[in-house]
Amino acid sequence: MESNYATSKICSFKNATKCDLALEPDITELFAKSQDPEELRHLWVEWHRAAGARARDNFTQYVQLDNEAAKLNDFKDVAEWWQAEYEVADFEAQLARLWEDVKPLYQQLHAYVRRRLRDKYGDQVVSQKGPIPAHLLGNMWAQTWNNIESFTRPYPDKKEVDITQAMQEQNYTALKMFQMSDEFFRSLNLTAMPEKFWKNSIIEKPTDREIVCHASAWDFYDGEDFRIKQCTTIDYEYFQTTHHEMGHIQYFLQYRHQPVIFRDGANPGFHEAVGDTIALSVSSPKHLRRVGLVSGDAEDEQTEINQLYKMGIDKIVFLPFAYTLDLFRYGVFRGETRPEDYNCHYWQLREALQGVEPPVNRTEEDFDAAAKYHVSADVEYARYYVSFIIQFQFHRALCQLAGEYVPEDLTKKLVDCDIYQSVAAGNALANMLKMGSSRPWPDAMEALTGQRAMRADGLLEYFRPLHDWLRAENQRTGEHIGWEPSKIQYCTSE
Ligand SMILES: O=C(CCC(O)(O)[C@H](Cc1ccccc1)NC(=O)c1ccccc1)N[C@@H](Cc1c[nH]c2ccccc12)C(=O)O
Ligand SMILES: [Zn+2]
Repeated sequence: MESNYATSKICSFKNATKCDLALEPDITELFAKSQDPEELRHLWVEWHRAAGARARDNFTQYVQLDNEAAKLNDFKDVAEWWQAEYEVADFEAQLARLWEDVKPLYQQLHAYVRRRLRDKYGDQVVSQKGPIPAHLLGNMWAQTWNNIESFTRPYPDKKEVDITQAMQEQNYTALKMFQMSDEFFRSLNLTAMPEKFWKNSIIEKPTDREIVCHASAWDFYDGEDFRIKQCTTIDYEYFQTTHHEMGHIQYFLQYRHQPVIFRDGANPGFHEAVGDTIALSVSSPKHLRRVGLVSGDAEDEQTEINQLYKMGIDKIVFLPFAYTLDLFRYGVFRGETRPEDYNCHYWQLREALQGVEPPVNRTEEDFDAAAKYHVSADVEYARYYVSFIIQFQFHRALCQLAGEYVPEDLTKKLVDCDIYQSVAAGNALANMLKMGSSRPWPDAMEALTGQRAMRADGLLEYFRPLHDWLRAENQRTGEHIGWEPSKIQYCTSE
């Protein structure tokens, strides 16, 4: 399945004889740039056929085999095996509670984006009250909506902050992105990338062979060999991904003195949150100005709403996507979802939680879940849902330590925080990372944030001004909040 995903190719919409388009970089770039619903639909359908439908039989077999492995490890099924990593009895209940906390904010953002897409594509393509067609959101899985920011942001007349364009104009290279990330970590008094890292990593897509392009970070458990493999392209998304992967490497470096058994994240979400927490500082206007990716100051209310919107279509919209992916797979591993219901249940969850619908009717010939890397590669996904919650708890604690955030002080707001060069913040982060998985994760969380539980309060505090703005704006335009059932057919049986 992983090899099928990594080598799948589809034909171009504009040139039916050009059939060598790979997901990275070709389809990803087309999907990010195209504003032609027909081309986007073509790319969506062809990719879901090649990487999704084609994996259905292997996936069905993998479920049986992986559940057998789970039982041999004294678990009921793979769902229980995956959840054991979080060491709390009510993990799924906690995920559900976190979703209830964030859902109102998501529904406001969803309603606003649906209106802006309807303004652009018309109400024959985007309905007033229904789910949003998934192929119009700038990302193959609609997991982050950054690529539609340019024509949906709240205040379009405010100066456009196009990081991708600035990076390309300044001739950024993959190596420069890695060196900048390494320098950020060193500015916090964290550990520099060792010499083997620079020698052994693969940071650009090779031209002589096919590799798994999906980014990954590797610990060779010898205390000196650590590597990243990614097919970097010069754009904002890979700027984020580079910090994400470097966060994994920094965690490896910080716990390399632990016994091997403890050289892991406090829980899988912690490992995913390190790089993204740093990236929250890097993507702040203050830091982007510091490194020359954004010019001018323009610190006014409208610019701040645009900035929070840009962060929100990355971080808020990701949560229902991540939640759906593993709610679906928990049901599959438990046998609640049979193979003949795979695609129907997948889309029922995506419509119910994310308020999106497929661009065309689906049948059980399709298997759209496997069109996402982690499903084809047997990688658990709840870790990212946890990460997108706790990274705001980490960010708030680090910002306070850096003197960058003072509650109730309007000159020290969370959205403006950049912990760059704060040794106090870096030392606190290092002390948590050094524990690895040697302590229960509530102890690690408490060491850095004073809290012992996952809570949405950090995220909700960060986005509060955006939430207020969205409620007022949706009220002003009389937007329907939430979505009515989809008219697309994707459950052939019932
Ligand atoms: O999948 C990734 C990055 C890949 C990974 O670094 O998480 C990688 C996935 C993987 C796991 C197992 C085998 C092969 C790939 N995880 C690691 O490399 C990793 C390293 C150490 C410990 C655990 C995982 N990001 C997610 C979503 C995401 C979270 N933060 C982001 C920031 C920018 C862009 C995307 C994301 C995605 O693309 O859907
Ligand atoms: Zn990761």
